[in-house]
Amino acid sequence: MKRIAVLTSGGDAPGMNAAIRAVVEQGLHHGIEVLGVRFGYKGLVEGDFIPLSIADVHHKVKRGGTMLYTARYPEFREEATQLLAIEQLKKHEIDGLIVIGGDGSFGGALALTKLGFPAIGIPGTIDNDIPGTEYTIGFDSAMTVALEAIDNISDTAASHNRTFVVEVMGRHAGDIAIWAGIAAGSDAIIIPEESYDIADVARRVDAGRAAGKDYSMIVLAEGVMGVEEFVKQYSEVAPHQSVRGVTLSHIQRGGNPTGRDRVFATLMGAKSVDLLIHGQSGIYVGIINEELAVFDIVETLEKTKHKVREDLYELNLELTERIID
Ligand SMILES: Nc1ncnc2c1ncn2[C@@H]1O[C@H](COP(=O)(O)OP(=O)(O)O)[C@@H](O)[C@H]1O
Ligand SMILES: O=P(O)(O)OC[C@H]1O[C@](O)(COP(=O)(O)O)[C@@H](O)[C@@H]1O
Ligand SMILES: [Mg+2]
Repeated sequence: MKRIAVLTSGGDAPGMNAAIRAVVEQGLHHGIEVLGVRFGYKGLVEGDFIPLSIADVHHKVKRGGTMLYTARYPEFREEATQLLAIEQLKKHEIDGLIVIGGDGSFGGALALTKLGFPAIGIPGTIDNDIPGTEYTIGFDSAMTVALEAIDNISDTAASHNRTFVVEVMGRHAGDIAIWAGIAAGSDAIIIPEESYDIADVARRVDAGRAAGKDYSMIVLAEGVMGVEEFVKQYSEVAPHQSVRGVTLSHIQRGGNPTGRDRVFATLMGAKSVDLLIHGQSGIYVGIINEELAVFDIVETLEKTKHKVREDLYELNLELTERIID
């Protein structure tokens, strides 16, 4: 193996740069040249490749975003486009490709694998929605930003004795909502994976107030509905509450990655190079019980679904139910 390439695709996630740095340093350590593909699969198809040196990557480890840029490029779902990408990879004499991205990007890695090109995935998405792995790069940073924002909002919420509904990201996944919600001591967490009764949410909030709370916090995952619509529906069942809605939006994707995101990104970046060197591909790396784990792309993506931490969700219900008793 002489030359490999790395790309980032889909939504950027804090910690992607730490993974890129580990890929480059581990590659160079083993005498392998590493090319960066700019703008994800779009750059792959267009041949937008740059050589990466230690000088390029070493100081990026602490930065959010992705130094390779990223793209959403729906055309990559088509086989004809995927074949163009393989042509580019062959033209540049690249022996293996590392894809850092989310569930969609892994669909691209799966397609390349099925077409016979060696690809390895590294989970990089704030949504934490990749099957198999318990952890994706960027989730911890985004969850921490969301939590800090909710904490800030709670200061003004308490001053006015208000109810706030805070909408957090997670396209189809409730992970950010559950983690930030439970960490903030929220009254209710509304996620796409679990059904809810809006009148029951209002009842819990009222019971919390009756028990002495001076503000109320509802954390809403974007996959359920937008915050404006939720506040509209909620205000109909709780007209006596003073309610405000906030959408945190892309602020959650920015900022320096947490230490946890950088450490796991570094572990997974180095491991993906080791796997390519050992002739392995069609797989992705991940984390289970704080340890590195490896998954078969085809098997895992086609047969497994991402699961949210139901235990945390249930625990929050239990904690807020106790107030009512
Ligand atoms: N089923 C698929 N087959 C091939 N490529 C895909 C597939 N789904 C997504 N992609 C590629 O991955 C990119 C990123 O996917 P997206 O879902 O937007 O973000 P993420 O990878 O972060 O979940 C898409 O724009 C497209 O280029
Ligand atoms: O930045 P965009 O294109 O508006 O996309 C927003 C979406 O991207 C995310 O921030 C990250 O999702 P992906 O990792 O799947 O790209 C989602 O939480 C959100 O729904
Ligand atoms: Mg995704």
